Amino acid sequence: MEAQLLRKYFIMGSQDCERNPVDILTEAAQAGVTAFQFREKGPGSLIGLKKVMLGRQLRKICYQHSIPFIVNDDLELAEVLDADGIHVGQDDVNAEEVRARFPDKMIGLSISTLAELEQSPLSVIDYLGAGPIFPTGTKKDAKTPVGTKWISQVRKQLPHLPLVGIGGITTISARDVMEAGADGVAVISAITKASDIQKAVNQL
Ligand SMILES: Cc1ncc(COP(=O)(O)OP(=O)(O)O)c(N)n1
Ligand SMILES: Cc1nc(C(=O)O)sc1CCOP(=O)(O)O
Ligand SMILES: [Mg+2]
Repeated sequence: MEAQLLRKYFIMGSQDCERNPVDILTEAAQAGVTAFQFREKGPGSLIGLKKVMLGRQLRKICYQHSIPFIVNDDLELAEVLDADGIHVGQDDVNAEEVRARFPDKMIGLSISTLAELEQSPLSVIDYLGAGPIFPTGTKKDAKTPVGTKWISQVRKQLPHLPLVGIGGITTISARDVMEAGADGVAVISAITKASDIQKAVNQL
């Protein structure tokens, strides 16, 4: 995959939104986010048919704007929505199983420690999500923040694997994450909570 696609990676589910998620993604897409992850998860999130129906609407927006549509965790949903990719963490389905099921989809994997990095099947994945870089209020079970140093460490070990930082990244701190060697920043609240989404995406 092209690392440039990770540059402004927007993640969202309805639980993150104080207004219609369709409007939020439309504004973010128009403003220039480069990838989108549908992460319908945590308190207040939709399940079943409602989750699928929202996913269909969001998938369509990504299609219309030529933005890769990535599904978090849920392989069935990725199939149903014809997603471009899937993001899995250390406690999710093993990336090798994901690759066996989806030979052509983009696969992202979360890593927070050197041990995780060493044990990960890097040959089957397309990019790494490294974090949480900073404290985040969005994911209640987030690990201890690892700082931008983690980005520099991973980049040193893997100069060519596409790498995105995640966790507590703001329009101000995004620069530090990029300067540490990331190809992009993955954000939820920096966009969903922005009063002006176009401005926030431009600043990122
Ligand atoms: C780009 C990106 N990086 C990391 C994560 C976190 O994945 P995970 O650790 O599986 O946690 P959940 O998001 O599933 O709660 C991500 N989703 N995206
Ligand atoms: C979904 C997610 N994963 C994380 C990780 O560290 O793996 S942090 C996180 C939440 C990111 O939201 P915000 O940009 O609002 O901090
Ligand atoms: Mg996960």
